[in-house]
Amino acid sequence: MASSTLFQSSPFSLNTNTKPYSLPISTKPIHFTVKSQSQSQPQPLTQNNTPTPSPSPSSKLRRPADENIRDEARRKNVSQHLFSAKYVPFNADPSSTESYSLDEIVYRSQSGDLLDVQHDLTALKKFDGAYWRNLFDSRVGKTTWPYGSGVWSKKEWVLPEIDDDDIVSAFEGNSNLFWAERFGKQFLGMNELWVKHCGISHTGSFKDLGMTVLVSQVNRLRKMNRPVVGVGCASTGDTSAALSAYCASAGIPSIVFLPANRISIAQLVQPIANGAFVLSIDTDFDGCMQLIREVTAELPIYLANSLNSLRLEGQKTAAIEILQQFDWQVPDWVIVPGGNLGNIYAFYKGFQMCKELGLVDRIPRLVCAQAANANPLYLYFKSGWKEFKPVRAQTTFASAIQIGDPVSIDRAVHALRSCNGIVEEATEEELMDAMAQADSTGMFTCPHTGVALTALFKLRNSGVIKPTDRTVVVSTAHGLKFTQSKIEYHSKGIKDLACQFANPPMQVKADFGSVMDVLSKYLQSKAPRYH
Ligand SMILES: Cc1ncc(COP(=O)(O)O)c(C=O)c1O
Ligand SMILES: N[C@@H](CCOP(=O)(O)O)C(=O)O
Repeated sequence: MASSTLFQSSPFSLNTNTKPYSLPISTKPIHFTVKSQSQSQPQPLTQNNTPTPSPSPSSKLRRPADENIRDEARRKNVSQHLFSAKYVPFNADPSSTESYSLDEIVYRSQSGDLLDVQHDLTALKKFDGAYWRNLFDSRVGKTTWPYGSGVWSKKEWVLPEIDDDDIVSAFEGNSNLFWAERFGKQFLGMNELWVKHCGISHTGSFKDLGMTVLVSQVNRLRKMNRPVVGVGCASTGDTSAALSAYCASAGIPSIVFLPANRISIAQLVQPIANGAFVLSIDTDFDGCMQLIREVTAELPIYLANSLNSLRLEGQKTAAIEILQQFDWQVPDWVIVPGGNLGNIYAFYKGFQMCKELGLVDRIPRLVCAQAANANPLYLYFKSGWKEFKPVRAQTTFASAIQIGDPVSIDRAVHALRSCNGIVEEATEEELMDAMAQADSTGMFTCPHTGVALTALFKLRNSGVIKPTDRTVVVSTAHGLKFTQSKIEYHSKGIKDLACQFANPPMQVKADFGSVMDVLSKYLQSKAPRYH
């Protein structure tokens, strides 16, 4: 990308030109079996089966001074398993009996397919929709361990059997569902446009939601003396930031494979600061992903990418949270930017569970938005789901979704087909303009959110999304992680882009007259016109 003349770009870069690894490849998944431990968990059932949330919001009595929130959770825990979950092959034939305990280290089914975490829905259905709504609502905004987290406030639906003590959480989730009033009205003629700010979070992206689950499970496995020395991922910048933060918090080594010179400086510095072992590899994300899969098949490094279905259990809570924030009313559309394609499935799964368990009576239509420079799902959708071909992803300002061979392609297709979903794409100009327009109405969005907003523009223009449709755009990362792209845009320093919404700073001489001149011109241009 062109560098700016108005702003100094940082000279910080990390390109160690590391030689690619060439370890022998094992295609067999590693399976370890452990006996299931008796874990404690809150007991939500009351004698008369009334929906009294448990644990009840703490009484007015303060905790003893020498007790912290973990100790308190331990004291209040009732040791009884009501709910459980296991790995099963994704979309398996109903006759399949293949399944694995979540305490096994397994990422693929026997036939090499993706896995899914399957909950015991029969047990969950013993409680009605009102019960779950009340339970989840009762936990929002508290500091009770671990329910103060937006993810763990849905613990029974996430990792029901984990001991509260093993949970590694930064009280992630509960992110703002922002009413984009001015953006919606001014640019789209919409009254009900909402932005789910998943990027306003601990490490600045939605990845925290899945990572708290994965690292908690690793914490549990390590306490069981399982052979997990470290946790590793390939990343376009956000997964690595989340992984390294949660691992650092639990004292677990993290290893991250980054495509050299393809992620933002702000993202790069996150794992460095959190003490991860950072490999900058001279390949793209898909190359890093291939390498981490090979490495984790050989070494005692647990795989943290969303190929590992545990991650999606945390990510799906963003969907539940959206319903909760609308007081359990269902929006018409939810638009999600897609790269490795775990998240679009996670959203579908969260909505679908709410429907199946009676919290709502329908699910929204999902839109997955891709950068035109990295659009394998879009091409597949356009072919009428006939033929999937990975692509070589080209450079895009939406660098976190520069992915050509998404691991969760099958999950994404299942999700989109099941909800009559749509796939859209955004060119570089479209996504940067949309990001700038959103910012001009008071947001500070990332380029990936620009991709999702472009999809919204296109679907509004074609009339697919109606002006009255309640629509949620998922903002996946914090804009502060992508300031360089904004600097280039507002400097009009991008080749082949008009940057029509650029707002560069004006250079003014340090004298009163010059300042007054530019200010009076500016005020005239902004004065309300009276007819
Ligand atoms: C900021 C951001 N947005 C969107 C995505 C896409 O999510 P997914 O890979 O689950 O499709 C990613 C990661 O890929 C991301 O980091
Ligand atoms: N955008 C991601 C890409 C990897 O996705 P994952 O969900 O499979 O970990 C990143 O930030 O690394």
